[in-house]
Amino acid sequence: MDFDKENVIFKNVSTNNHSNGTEFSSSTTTTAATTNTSVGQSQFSEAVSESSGGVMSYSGQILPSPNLKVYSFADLKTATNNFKPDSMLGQGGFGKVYRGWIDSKTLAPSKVGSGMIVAVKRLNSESVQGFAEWRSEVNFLGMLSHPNLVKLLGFCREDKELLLVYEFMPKGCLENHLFRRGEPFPWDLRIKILIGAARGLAFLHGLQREVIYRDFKASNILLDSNYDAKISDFGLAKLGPSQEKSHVTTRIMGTYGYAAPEYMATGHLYVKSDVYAFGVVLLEVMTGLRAHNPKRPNGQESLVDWLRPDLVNKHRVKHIMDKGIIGQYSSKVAAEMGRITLSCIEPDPKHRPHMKEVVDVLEHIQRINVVPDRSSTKSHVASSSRSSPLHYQYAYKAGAAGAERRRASPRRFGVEKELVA
Ligand SMILES: Nc1ncnc2c1ncn2[C@@H]1O[C@H](COP(=O)(O)OP(=O)(O)OP(=O)(O)O)[C@@H](O)[C@H]1O
Repeated sequence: MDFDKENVIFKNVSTNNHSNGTEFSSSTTTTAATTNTSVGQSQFSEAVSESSGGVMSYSGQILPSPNLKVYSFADLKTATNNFKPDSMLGQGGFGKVYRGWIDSKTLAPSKVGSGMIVAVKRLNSESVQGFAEWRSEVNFLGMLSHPNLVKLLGFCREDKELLLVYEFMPKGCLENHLFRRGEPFPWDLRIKILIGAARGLAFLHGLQREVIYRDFKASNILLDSNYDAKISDFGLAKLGPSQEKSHVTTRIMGTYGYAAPEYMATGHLYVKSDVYAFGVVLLEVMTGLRAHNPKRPNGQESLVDWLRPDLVNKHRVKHIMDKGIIGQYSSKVAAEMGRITLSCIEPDPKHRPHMKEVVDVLEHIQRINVVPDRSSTKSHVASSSRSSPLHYQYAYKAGAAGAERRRASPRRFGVEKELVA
């Protein structure tokens, strides 16, 4: 894929499923000026939009052409006040994210404090994976538009510098709210966020040529000022299998605790692998505990392995719920959450639901949550640890959800060896 400073050249996505990230074959190239890019309908968009079926589901769409601003490195230095450390919003596996400022009409960089705030991700350009992630992000987020996907506004590639400019999500990511110190994150916001994120995934899976997101986790669910969820980070996304195949085979990459067992074992990737990861996030949201925590005692490191047996029994589900939010959800809600979570983390991908069904179930759960008296929350919290089963005694006596709020984010992994189907 060739880019230069003034012009961006998009090449088309191939259907080769045997290399990492979004793949490209050389055919049509289209140039775009430094203002907004203007590219023709690529094979990528054709692949995901062939015939119109599913394209508009949940009010999303495949854009006829990417509408991304091309920035110079100097532009983004200006916008971020020279990447000042105190403007850093966060850091991921492949780079740092800074607060920046641009003109809201022209999207041109502006001085700090004027115009609108954006998030500028500066990728670690030394790593091959950094480039692959950047390219994948530009190609997927440049073409897809949905209320539950974060909006990519522009990008920069100059010498070794690779940057992405996104709409700013003022409430940060779900991970920070779920595992932060202090007040536990309220249940009604948790369920609202889950519904939004589920709609985003359902949109990707409902496209004519499915998109497998591959890295679904709490830190990739960003929140706007209204706590509406938007999925970010398409660095590992893949086009789903072509019609005659059930899966794509790829390198095993992702984040510990979220990756589906079939993917970890074989490298076979299905849309249902995303459903598994969604189930893991459901479990994190229910319990306030991280998907993977090597500091938990033996047998408890993996949240799914540890708590799956409790999801099977509706009477035990309530004991695994985050003790900080007792009184904010009904026991029926806890039982229903247990059921949908269990089905999402089914070992066999065929037995997992489609994301559209998950959306329906979560919307139902949101509707049926009637809680009589929230003022009783505190006394429940105080008494709950005494009534918990033995293996939770460690967790909740020590205030497990609270303790996990002080721990570091899950680690990403990537096995460089490519697996063969
Ligand atoms: N558009 C945005 N608006 C506001 N904050 C953002 C935005 N994008 C990212 N951030 C912040 O920057 C942090 C790092 O984001 P990034 O996508 O680089 O990594 P990550 O998802 O946390 O980790 P990983 O690289 O392992 O996927 C996020 O957790 C979030 O707090």
